Amino acid sequence: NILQELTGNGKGVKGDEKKFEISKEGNLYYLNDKIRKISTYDAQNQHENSPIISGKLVSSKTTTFSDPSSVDAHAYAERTYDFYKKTFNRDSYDAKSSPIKSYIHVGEKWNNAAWDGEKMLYGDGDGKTFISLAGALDVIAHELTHAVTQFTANLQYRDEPGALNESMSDIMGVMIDDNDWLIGEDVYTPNKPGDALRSMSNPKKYNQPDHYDDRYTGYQDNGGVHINSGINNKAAYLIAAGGKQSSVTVDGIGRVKTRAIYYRALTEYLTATSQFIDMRDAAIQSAKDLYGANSKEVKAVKQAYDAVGVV
Ligand SMILES: Cc1cccc(C(=O)O)c1OC(=O)C1CC1
Ligand SMILES: [Zn+2]
Repeated sequence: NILQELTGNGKGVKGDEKKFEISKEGNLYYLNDKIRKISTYDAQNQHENSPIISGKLVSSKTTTFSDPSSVDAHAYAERTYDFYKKTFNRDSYDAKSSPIKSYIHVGEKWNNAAWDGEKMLYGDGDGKTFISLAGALDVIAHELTHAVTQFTANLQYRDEPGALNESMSDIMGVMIDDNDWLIGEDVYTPNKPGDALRSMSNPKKYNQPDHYDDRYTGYQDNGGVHINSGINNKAAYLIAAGGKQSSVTVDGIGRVKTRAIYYRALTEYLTATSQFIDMRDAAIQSAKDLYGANSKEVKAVKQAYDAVGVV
């Protein structure tokens, strides 16, 4: 690449040392990765609903950056960009190498993270429910996947399409983190080790359904987008890891094939109003495209959606 690489370093939210791409302008260094077009801003506690969240590009007098939230937001955005490029040959969230902007210190003790349609927002947490939400790779991959979804299937953010939108973000979140089936565990309840915001292997542990017959049909949470995502999350877990549920046994096919199936379903078959049944069909068709009509991968997908009651 014609750009001269410049490496910055700093400690993340969990105190771990990280390295990342920065740029120098004048006598200051900035969290601006000109190779991947990733830049990280400090929202300086502006309210998350303020119409235009402005921010100050994070800078430092040296190549060492001292704000742990900025270090993780920047480094994990690079990790997520690289994952999509290497795994799916996707260049940024819109596949057109659009710039990725992250804002940290959004709101006051905001227990939230979001993709607001054009940028990523991270709260600092209140120190009890969450610590800085930029401190978890699966959170950042979750948020950036909302952007991928917006530029592909564009699943509506309510009811069943919304639960699928949420599930896609959880699936890619655990796939990039690649060593567990938990969501947000690194930044959730610092005083309660070992718990998580959600579990894909056991959604019920955190009050999500794992079967379609137990879906939430009320109006909270945009029609339960963070509740019913547990149903599709369990299906994805079963496809990858295998297992038994509602007297259906699934022979797992592994994480690599599973994420390939879901990425293809998201980018080739799902639409803004896809329901759970359409997710089943899209995953089956994607597995057929990738592995053949009578493959064990197709069988695993059918078994998994049978097991979660989407038939
Ligand atoms: C913490 C939080 C609250 C509300 C919405 C989201 C959201 O992005 O849907 C959210 O972030 C997550 O779910 C990330 C994965 C842990
Ligand atoms: Zn989400």
